[in-house]
Amino acid sequence: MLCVDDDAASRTLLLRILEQRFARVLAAKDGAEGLDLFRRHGPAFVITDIQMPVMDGIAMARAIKAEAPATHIIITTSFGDAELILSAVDVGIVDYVVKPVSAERLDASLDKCLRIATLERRLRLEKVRTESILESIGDAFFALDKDWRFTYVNHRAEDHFRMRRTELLGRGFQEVWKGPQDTQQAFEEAMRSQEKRSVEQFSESLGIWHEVSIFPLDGGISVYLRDVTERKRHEDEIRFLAFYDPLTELPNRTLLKERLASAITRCKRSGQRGAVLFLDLDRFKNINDSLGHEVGDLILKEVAQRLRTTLRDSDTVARLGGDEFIILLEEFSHPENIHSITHRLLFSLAQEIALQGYSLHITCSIGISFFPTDGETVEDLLKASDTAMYFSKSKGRNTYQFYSADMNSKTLRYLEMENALRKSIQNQDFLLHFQPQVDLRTRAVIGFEALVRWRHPELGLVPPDEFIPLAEETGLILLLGDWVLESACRQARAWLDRHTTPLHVAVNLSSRQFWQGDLVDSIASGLTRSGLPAQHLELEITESMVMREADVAIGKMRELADMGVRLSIDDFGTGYSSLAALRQFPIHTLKIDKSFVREVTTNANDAAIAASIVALAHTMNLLVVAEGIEGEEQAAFLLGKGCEIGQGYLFGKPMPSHEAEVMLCGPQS
Ligand SMILES: Nc1nc2c(ncn2[C@@H]2O[C@@H]3COP(=O)(O)O[C@H]4[C@@H](O)[C@H](n5cnc6c(=O)[nH]c(N)nc65)O[C@@H]4COP(=O)(O)O[C@H]3[C@H]2O)c(=O)[nH]1
Repeated sequence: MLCVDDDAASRTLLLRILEQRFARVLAAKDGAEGLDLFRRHGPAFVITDIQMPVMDGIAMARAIKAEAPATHIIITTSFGDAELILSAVDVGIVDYVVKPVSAERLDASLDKCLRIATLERRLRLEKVRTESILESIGDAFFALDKDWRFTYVNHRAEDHFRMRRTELLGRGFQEVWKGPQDTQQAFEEAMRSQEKRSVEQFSESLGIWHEVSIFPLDGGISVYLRDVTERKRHEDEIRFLAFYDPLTELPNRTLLKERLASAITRCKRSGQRGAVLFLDLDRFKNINDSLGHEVGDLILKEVAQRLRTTLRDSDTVARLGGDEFIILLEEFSHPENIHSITHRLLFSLAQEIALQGYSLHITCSIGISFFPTDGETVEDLLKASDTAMYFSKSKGRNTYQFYSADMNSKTLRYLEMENALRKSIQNQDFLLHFQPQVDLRTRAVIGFEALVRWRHPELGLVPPDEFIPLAEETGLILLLGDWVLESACRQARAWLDRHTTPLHVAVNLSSRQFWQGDLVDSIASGLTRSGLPAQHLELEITESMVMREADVAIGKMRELADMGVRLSIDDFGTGYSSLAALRQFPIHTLKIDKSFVREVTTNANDAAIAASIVALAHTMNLLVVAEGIEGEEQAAFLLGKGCEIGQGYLFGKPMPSHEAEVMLCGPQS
């Protein structure tokens, strides 16, 4: 504490009071001496008279405040020195005490002074703390006064503006701000309304997302710029996972549904049409199972890429999951263009995929529905194109089908049949009918063709044309085929045991049985289990079945022929024939298809075809069976052309085994 007074008595009085409260009290007799003591000792409190020689109290106070603004100064003055008091207040004194100074009044003033000092110290501490926080935070922070001038800038803000604090303080905000328009607007609103605002902005130049929080501050504003790039990236990732398939990066089901819904609305408004293509890869499961999921995934990615590049950017290609993709085509004015688009897709996918040393060929089946004609809701349209895709598969794959309303009932029937067929295979609800094959010259029965029938719980006996394709499609044919083969062999064995006729039994093989099952093994075990010698079994295969990969087929056929099994080509003439391949087939018999036999006596073409098949067979040392003979003229004609064996209603319809056995006992046999 420094006490300055030119009057010795007053000084002594003051010192006495002050020394009771302060540990150390310095005394000076005028302003100059006081200032000198102040400079040397730097006391926190000063009490001074105003009117003094050499330097008055106000001049001294001004000098002290200029050097140490935090110093607390009290003046003592005579009553009525109002002007002096006012100028002292301007200098920044804390209080004044009227002379003669009483102990109570001085105590009260000192209390006030100490309270203010404590408060100021606290404020200073608070300020330091706040500043250290503002400096240590990772966010840029700055404050602007009501005239848009910088009043505070932390070091992050320096980085942000790429300017030093000293350059920024006092400078106008508009001179340095280069942010986007809507952030600028938020600043103006906060300044005007003195209410909090916050916006998110992306800074192109820094590649950073900022959350900008603006608070009102003393007529101006304070601003935090928080770097939220990481959070944004995370949000983007979450959004990506919610709307995109991570493997192919195509839109997923959720996003597809959103886009389809808005496409439907747009098309309704514009009166144009859109299309939903449901695309399913053919036999993808086989690839996945045999080559592994890793290769499967690579294929899916490649497929996604091909679909994308085949279509326009504005078209949506989505992955529903598994090997199912959806393509959404919008507002095309010529719906017939869909043909060329679909062909392009099929072509693009059919190109070889070379992966990890494998050369793969992928095909797909596509179902197409149009909106709004085939449905006006997302669900209806997806269902319609799914149904059409299903039909496309049943048409033999690598093709496309347009949805039609009657497909729904067909699909339902198909699904019901599949379930029933599955159950029937477990329960063995099948039986064999046998159709005799006769020597055309003697009419003696020389064998039977075994034809399967399904004993359907509700529909009764179902003919094979109605369920063999389904059994093929679902793979159930492998189980069914084994059952047919073994049952036919057992029946033939039983007839051989009871009759002397040297007969054979002919069994139809389906394409899937031929190519997929362990054909040779299952035939061998069927023969062993039934005890039928191989030469009594004839296997009927079709040309189209074996022409696909003739070389491999010939290998399989040779193995069968080597076992002693007879092979015949069924439906000969109806498919694509390669005489060169036919020559190499180790076959025994050609069967003239019933479509040529039907009008063989009335249609010159059919007659010529039948005659040339017989001639061809003979040059190749093959037997010929004509099937579908219903009348004597047909039989006579074919016999006349040299055909040895006949099959058809004329000689007997397919019949249960006990009826067939009766024929073996008949006069001709
Ligand atoms: N209009 C007429 N038709 C006659 C005449 N004679 C025989 N048919 C019919 O012609 C079909 C001959 O069998 P497919 O050509 O091998 O044709 C068979 C065969 O491809 C297939 N199939 C039958 N059983 C089996 C089997 O066990 N396995 C396999 N994979 N396919 C079978 O189903 C097809 C149809 O068999 P089904 O309905 O039994 O029909 C039989 C038979 O009933 C005739 O004089 N006139």
